[in-house]
Amino acid sequence: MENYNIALLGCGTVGSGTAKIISEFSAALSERSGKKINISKIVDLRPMAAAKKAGVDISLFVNPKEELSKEEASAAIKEVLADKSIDLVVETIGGDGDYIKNIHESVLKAGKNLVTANKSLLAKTGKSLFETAKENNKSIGFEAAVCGAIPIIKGLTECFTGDDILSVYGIMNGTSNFILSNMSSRGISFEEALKEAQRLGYAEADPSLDINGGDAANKLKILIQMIYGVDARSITIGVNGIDVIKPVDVAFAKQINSVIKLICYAKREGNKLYAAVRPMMLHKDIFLADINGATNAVRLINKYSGENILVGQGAGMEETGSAIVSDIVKIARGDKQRSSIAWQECEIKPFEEHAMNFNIILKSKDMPGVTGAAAKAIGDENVNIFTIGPNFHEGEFAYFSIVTETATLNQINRAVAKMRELKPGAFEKDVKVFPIIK
Ligand SMILES: NC(=O)C1=CN([C@@H]2O[C@H](COP(=O)(O)OP(=O)(O)OC[C@H]3O[C@@H](n4cnc5c(N)ncnc54)[C@H](OP(=O)(O)O)[C@@H]3O)[C@@H](O)[C@H]2O)C=CC1
Ligand SMILES: N[C@@H](CC=O)C(=O)O
Repeated sequence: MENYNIALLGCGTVGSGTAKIISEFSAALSERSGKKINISKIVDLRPMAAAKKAGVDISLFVNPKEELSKEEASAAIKEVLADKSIDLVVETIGGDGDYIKNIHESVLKAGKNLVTANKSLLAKTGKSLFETAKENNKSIGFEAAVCGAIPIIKGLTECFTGDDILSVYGIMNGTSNFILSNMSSRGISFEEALKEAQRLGYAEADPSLDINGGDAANKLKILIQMIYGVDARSITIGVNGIDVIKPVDVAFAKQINSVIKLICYAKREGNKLYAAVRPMMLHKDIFLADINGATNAVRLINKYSGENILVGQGAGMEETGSAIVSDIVKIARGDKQRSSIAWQECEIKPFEEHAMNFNIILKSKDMPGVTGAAAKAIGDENVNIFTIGPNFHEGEFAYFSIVTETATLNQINRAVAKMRELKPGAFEKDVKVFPIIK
């Protein structure tokens, strides 16, 4: 059987999961790909610890000592790129600076296929990297970059090519979903939940990306590029993370039988696309409301086939490793990994112009006329109020929530400005507006 040689750059959480699966599962992988898949070289800053974590022989590491300097690691990577026997390079170092960008380009220019989980770099380089791959007649596998083990990339490029995807939304960051659901189900603090997510290998090296919505936005940009043809480099979307959510918001969500989730959202209307990453309220009857822990879910609404929901683990060592290995098998088999299913390019419009239902959470002085002013301002914007929930009181303040019928964020923002004019000094700065998905 023909050999298919892999090099692994970065053997941390995802890299070691990848190495473990390839070494444990090699017979099945050979049968599935028709080639004997070998890891022939690994580069990591701490070879000894990485070999132990992945359960692979230290001799596979280039310069197999306790610790490598950055210069030694670069020399080791150069050695990999110069090795003509290597067919495919897996990059699981992470980061989106020039260092990693150059590695991606050099891999392709050296005539090797590339598999990566690096969504931040893919979102930043947009179509350009795929153009380099095309020029060099090589493939880029990036299944692991969006929603870990969920086969959304292959789903799109292989299964939904006969359909017109009208909207895509879902839970695409495991860490933030893990934090929100564990705070709610086990009553642990934000900090405790984040620490646990880091220990389990879900969080990014810089966990602020998980919490501030940046990681989720990178994944959404990759999907928008694939489905709607817009180069990820030119996509600007509003991004809000879970760092703003307070217990009172969770309580108001409960009042309308909903939960708060960090949602990546993109909806096409004609050739206009509305997209955002932000915490949204999901009614408990919706399947996605029940997706907890590091599990991710992607919901596609298609013109011809209707609704499809893909669910699975969005992060973790073996979970993400399995997605990397699936790309290796596909590319080793000779299948081209396609970068897109887009058939026309959409124009991204401000999410503020998109009509949805909203839950507005206001904090005000606990005094007469405040709810009336809020209701009047909303009515003046021609927005119908669906319901006003019972208040929560806190000292001299009251929190109250107003659920609207269909409106745009622009209308809601104008109404909030107007209510401040109607009742000067009554409303606190802290206003939250959650889109509702029913
Ligand atoms: N964790 C997850 O669940 C998921 C992660 N991803 C993505 O996968 C990628 C890797 O993430 P993850 O495995 O979690 O990160 P880790 O930090 O666990 O792994 C990165 C590894 O690369 C090593 N490294 C750093 N710099 C170099 C270098 N110059 N040369 C060689 N090795 C180097 C690190 O060594 P050291 O530790 O000594 O710095 C570490 O062992 C990222 O792009 C991430 O966004 C995607 C999906 C899921
Ligand atoms: N940090 C990411 C890892 C996978 O992409 C997450 O938590 O989803």
